[in-house]
Amino acid sequence: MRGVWTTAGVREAEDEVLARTPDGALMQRAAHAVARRAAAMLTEHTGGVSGRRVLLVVGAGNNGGDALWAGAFLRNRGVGVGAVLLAPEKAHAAGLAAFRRSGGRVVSESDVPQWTERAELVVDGVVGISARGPLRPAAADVFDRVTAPVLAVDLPSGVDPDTGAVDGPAVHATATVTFGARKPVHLLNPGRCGDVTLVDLGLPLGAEHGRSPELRQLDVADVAAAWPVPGPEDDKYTQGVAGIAAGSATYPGAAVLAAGAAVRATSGMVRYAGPAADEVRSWWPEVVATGSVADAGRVQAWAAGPGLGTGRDGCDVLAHVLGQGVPVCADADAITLVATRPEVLDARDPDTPLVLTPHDGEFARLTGDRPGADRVAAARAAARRFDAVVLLKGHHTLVAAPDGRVLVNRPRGAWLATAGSGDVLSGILGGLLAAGLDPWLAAGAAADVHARAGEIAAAGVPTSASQVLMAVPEAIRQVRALCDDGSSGA
Ligand SMILES: NC(=O)C1=CN([C@@H]2O[C@H](COP(=O)(O)OP(=O)(O)OC[C@H]3O[C@@H](n4cnc5c(N)ncnc54)[C@H](O)[C@@H]3O)[C@@H](O)[C@H]2O)[C@@H](O)CC1
Ligand SMILES: Nc1ncnc2c1ncn2[C@@H]1O[C@H](COP(=O)(O)OP(=O)(O)O)[C@@H](O)[C@H]1O
Ligand SMILES: [K+]
Repeated sequence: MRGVWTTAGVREAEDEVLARTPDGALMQRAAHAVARRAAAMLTEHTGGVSGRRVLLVVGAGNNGGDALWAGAFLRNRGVGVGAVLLAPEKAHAAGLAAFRRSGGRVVSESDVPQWTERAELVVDGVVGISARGPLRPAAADVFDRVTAPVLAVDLPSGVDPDTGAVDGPAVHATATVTFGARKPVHLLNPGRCGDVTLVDLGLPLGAEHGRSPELRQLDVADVAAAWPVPGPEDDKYTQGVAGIAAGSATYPGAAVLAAGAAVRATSGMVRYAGPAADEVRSWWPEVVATGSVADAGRVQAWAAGPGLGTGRDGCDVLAHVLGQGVPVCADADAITLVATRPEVLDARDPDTPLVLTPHDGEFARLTGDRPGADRVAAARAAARRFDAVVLLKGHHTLVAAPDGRVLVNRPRGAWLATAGSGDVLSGILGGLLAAGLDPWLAAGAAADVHARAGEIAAAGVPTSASQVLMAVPEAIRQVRALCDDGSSGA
């Protein structure tokens, strides 16, 4: 599992290291890595390094200092380097001196168009972890002219380091070199960061240093290790029976998708209870289907809500499953029911896990507000408020636990934005909860396999929820194979 720390945490850890490191040593290490990456990008895009032209865009702080030192290192490799100083009087003094010594040129305002046109690479050293808000006009004007690849120092300027939000002009980087630890922006807005390289600065981060990560991301090995695999002693019951309470006369499809996803994601047994029993049986003969949750038989977890309806009947079904003392994934109409009839939660045994899986609209119904720019904070607050794991859907699915832990899922394209794909996610999650996984991990693993299934089903062209569901076994196979290969970060 990869950890990601907030900028405040990184700064604190950096200060500890700075106090016992010679002046400038960390910056030069950081800058050296930027120069190495810049040289590799020049080679990739132009076939060489010496004689190429690089433009640095330099802000008022240490991020600009990194860029200036990197420029000096590039000069030593025969690169023509110019620097636009956005705040000349505040430019990092030692960096600027080194840059000038190396023969680097400070670019005057009138020369900016010529440099942006001729530069083969642009280094964004405007702001790093002290960034607030979008690019200011002077920096935005420079980047408006840039057509060359951009290498961001630490993070793309103008993008919020802790939320990944973009609220005005911001850099779109081809690649980013970051230092010490990944920051939330790298996970929450990877499209703006491009290819991210992490330079180890030996920062004291981690539980052993009293600094817990702000965000975590599951590695493929975590998903593979969590996914239930039957052992020699197992039978269909010991692996956990998943119950699906979904669908209505109007929406039988949601029941078919959710039940099918549970069947394909896990190997034990799936029960279905509701008005779509005939449809579910005809699609999935292995599902034990009944008309009502009251006579469904024992299950180890329920996935409830898709197509359930938001009237009295749906409410009774939700109250029933919440009262069974087993984990419940409440999705779609079940979320609306929790929002409109909060007393339904009274049926819940407070010790049994609840997972809520809202999209933004359902989140607004549930909490009164849409998630806003800081989705991590929003998901975390909702998890605390409902004492539930909250899986907030979107391009990056977030999974927040009531104790504050947040997982961010790695998106694999946007093909999952198709009707019914959420029903598939509910079914997968129901299966994992029934197998006894920790609900936070279950939600993260389900989101990972769901995203993989979406990518496999689409293979670059539009797909459908049914196809995503059919691709679930292939996604699980991919996870298990990647893990066996030792490609644990994929
Ligand atoms: N502290 C350390 O140990 C290290 C820091 N390093 C670099 O230092 C950076 C942090 O440096 P600083 O804390 O000096 O600050 P930054 O360089 O991130 O920002 C400089 C100043 O820019 C201004 N600013 C904020 N938002 C702005 C915006 N939207 N537009 C224009 N100006 C804005 C602020 O006044 C801020 O203080 C890191 O991101 C990294 O690049 C590296 O050299 C590695 C070591
Ligand atoms: N732009 C996107 N990129 C990646 N995944 C997306 C995107 N939009 C939606 N998804 C995913 O697709 C699923 C949609 O679920 P949901 O909104 O409940 O749809 P439905 O109710 O039609 O099943 C969620 O898992 C969500 O994370
Ligand atoms: K930057």
